[in-house]
Amino acid sequence: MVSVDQVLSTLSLVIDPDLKKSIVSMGMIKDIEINGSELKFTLELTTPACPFNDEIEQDVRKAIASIKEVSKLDLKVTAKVMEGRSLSVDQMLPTVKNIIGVASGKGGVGKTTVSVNLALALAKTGAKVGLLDADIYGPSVPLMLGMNKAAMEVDNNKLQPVDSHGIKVVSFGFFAEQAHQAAIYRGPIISGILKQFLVDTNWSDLDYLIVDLPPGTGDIPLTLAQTIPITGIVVVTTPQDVASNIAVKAFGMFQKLNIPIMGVIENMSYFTCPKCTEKHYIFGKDGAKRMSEKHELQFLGGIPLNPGIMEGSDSGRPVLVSDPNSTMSQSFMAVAKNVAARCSVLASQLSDEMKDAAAN
Ligand SMILES: Nc1ncnc2c1ncn2[C@@H]1O[C@H](COP(=O)(O)OP(=O)(O)OP(=O)(O)O)[C@@H](O)[C@H]1O
Repeated sequence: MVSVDQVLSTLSLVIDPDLKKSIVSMGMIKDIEINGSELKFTLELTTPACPFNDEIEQDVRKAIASIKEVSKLDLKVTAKVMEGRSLSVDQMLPTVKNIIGVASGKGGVGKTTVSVNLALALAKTGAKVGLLDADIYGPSVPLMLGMNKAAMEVDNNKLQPVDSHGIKVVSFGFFAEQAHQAAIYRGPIISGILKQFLVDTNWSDLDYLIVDLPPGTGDIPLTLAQTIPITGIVVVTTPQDVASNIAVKAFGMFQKLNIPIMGVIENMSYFTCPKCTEKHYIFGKDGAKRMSEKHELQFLGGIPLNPGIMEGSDSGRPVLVSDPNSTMSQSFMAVAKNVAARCSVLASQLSDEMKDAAAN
């Protein structure tokens, strides 16, 4: 009969392609049961959005198939999102495993469109997701999610996020009166509002909190970076070199603050002609990819240009809701999986650092 040790040593040869670590050392193998030649266990992945889910499962099945004493495998695959921020030291938001800021160098590159669809895509994989619209000067999340009439309630001195398509949303746009005056608010007031949205909201348990930041490097990104430990920042850009160069400045600030740059998302990468189905690189090809390589950042994927996305955004039906099987939605799903994978890598590094600190 096969032993637990034999199972674990066979499975320890399976390496997570992202984390570059053995799935056994990452604690992904749980609840092993052996009954004669029948083997049962759970493979617990680091995120339901892992782009390598299938590959890891296949590798596990192959490894077990090499054990001649096992005639039948009952494999359950689950996922538990890892903590990409040190919850043990963060008393302010201890139920949110990962906070991801979405930044851009300049306005109008599609940062909010990406934030909304990234949040929806992560939720679609089964993760618990929140979306904080931190663009206090021009909150457009309510419009994009068709929540213009939504209002946030306060319960036990905590703001209650509003549910939309399975994600929990907080936006300054829900305070219609104040939102009109936002343009006249100055640094300290704006920082105070953001802190309240982060900390005085009843987010409950979240795997990922996406924070849609205003463009540039003003008070809000700075407040986010300085208020609370965050997992990292993703930078949205368009293929034009000019936009990419501005993006470089944006992430330079985060790097100075020791905030990891998780990678770069290119929006409006190309347009597919509906008649000839050929891809047209209207703003140039691979601008963001080249920028990522130059600055040793991860390229998290490209989103095509599609006039339908504008109509969907204006009518409150994001593409992931209105047309979940479209190429557009698939590209958002692919980007979301890469973002989740980066979170797992950062979480694994954090866990190593904490272990090292505890050992010293
Ligand atoms: N891939 C795309 N294809 C077509 N239109 C897009 C795409 N991405 C965004 N848009 C449109 O571009 C406009 C700007 O997008 P969005 O508001 O997301 O940008 P932003 O960077 O958040 O802007 P701001 O700096 O004003 O906050 C919107 O009308 C949106 O619908």
